[in-house]
Amino acid sequence: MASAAAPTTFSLLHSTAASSSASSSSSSRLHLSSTLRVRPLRRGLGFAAADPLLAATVAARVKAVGVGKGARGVVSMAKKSVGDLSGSELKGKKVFVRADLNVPLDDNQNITDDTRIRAAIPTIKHLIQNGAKVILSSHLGRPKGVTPKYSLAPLVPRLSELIGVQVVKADDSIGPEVEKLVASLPEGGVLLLENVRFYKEEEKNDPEHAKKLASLADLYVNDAFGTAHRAHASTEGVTKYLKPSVAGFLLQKELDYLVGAVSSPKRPFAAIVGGSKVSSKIGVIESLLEKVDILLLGGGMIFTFYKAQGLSVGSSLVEEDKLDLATSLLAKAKAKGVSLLLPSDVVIADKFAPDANSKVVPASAIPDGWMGLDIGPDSVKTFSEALDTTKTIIWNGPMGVFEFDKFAVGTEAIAKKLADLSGKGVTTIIGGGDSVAAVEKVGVANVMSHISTGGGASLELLEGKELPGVLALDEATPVAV
Ligand SMILES: Nc1ncnc2c1ncn2[C@@H]1O[C@H](COP(=O)(O)OP(=O)(O)OP(=O)(O)O)[C@@H](O)[C@H]1O
Ligand SMILES: O=C(O)[C@H](O)COP(=O)(O)O
Repeated sequence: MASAAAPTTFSLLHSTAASSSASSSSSSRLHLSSTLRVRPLRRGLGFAAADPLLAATVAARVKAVGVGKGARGVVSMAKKSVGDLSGSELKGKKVFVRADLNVPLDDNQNITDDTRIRAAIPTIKHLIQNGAKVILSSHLGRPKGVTPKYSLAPLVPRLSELIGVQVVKADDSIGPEVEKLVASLPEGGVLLLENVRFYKEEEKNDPEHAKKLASLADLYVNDAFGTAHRAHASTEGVTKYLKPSVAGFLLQKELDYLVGAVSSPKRPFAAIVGGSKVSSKIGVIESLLEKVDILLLGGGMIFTFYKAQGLSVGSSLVEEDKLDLATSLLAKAKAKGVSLLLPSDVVIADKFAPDANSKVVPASAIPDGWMGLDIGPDSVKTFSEALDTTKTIIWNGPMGVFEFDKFAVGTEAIAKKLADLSGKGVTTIIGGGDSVAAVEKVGVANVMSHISTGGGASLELLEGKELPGVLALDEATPVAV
């Protein structure tokens, strides 16, 4: 454990050996297609197989086809995409599209953020332009049984406007009335089913229920990235009864960035991890330590790291049972040659409130009775300088309590920095949840390379977990190389 006088910026610069190993691994990733005979498919979801995170997602598939690192010939680890289906495979076909239209609604049932609806449109438009009959489904919220305030009805006007076709709304997601509406659906028509979570069988992934949903259609497209970490009837169960079962364009794009770009990044590659607690980000930090060159930590979790280093943290958020973990993460970063930066100064408050008194202090000088709620200006400067050296950045979790304007400065500064670097050709990926909200608040969402539509799903992917909604989809046709 470091003494109280230890520097509060924990920076472990690469050793020569570490740097050279990072660059050689980078170059082997860049040339993966030729060296390992694994290549992304033209329109499928193919990624480099040598990477641990990717391996976690596709290992089972690699095993299944009996090829892997160093194998010659054919390797397919890609999922079939809706773009891989021919016009004749779509024309006149009833296509069950699972989207994540779980958008926020205000008390008057107005949509307050339509990002997820807009993100679902390319797949729907592609299908109707090819003469398919679209049976669109989604959940909204976490209803327990039929709950009118969680009906998908308020989404119909915006969906119709964005698709350019009047969407028909069913009052149920299965049953004779729905079957009648499906039967009368014209080519290029869109039928929106009612909230699939009105049935408890949905979340239980009940096979009989999945069969009923599947019986409505001829084939399946999963574009619900935000729900791909759930093995539910409409995300996983239906794939057993509908062939082909393929990925939509949004799902494909999310995987391209959150698996593809993170597995084979342009280097130097930095991750920024913030948010409230280290316990909720352990998996992400450990997984990212395997692949990044620079790791910047912010948010409430930094105080557990400070305390682990022997610093006093006042009444800041600390997870006492995670002090050893924080110490071991710092050691792991050092062992891996990752440059890990903790903020050198913080904005402290005398209470957890938007109108709290505040001041900036070095991270080593947080007085009793005060709590850190944001990173300070020196930290923003140091973080910005570190980010200036990078070519790929992934960000998950805010730098402070950005919901309070007074403590949103650090988060907003990082958002602006990423926007600036994005304009200079750096790949910037925002991993979902509150970091996306922060980027949107600053108004720079449109300049980032990728903004994930999934909170929990993006976190699980970054942790290297398999997403059942993705695993269940058909493999793309193997490509000989
Ligand atoms: N210094 C701090 N003290 C207490 N809470 C903090 C601090 N810094 C950030 N937070 C809080 O952390 C929360 C976000 O943490 P979280 O881990 O949920 O981030 P996220 O991963 O971006 O979001 P999500 O979980 O929705 O994907 C915010 O509500 C923010 O107010
Ligand atoms: O908002 C989300 O993260 C997704 O829509 C998934 O919702 P859930 O956490 O209720 O499954």
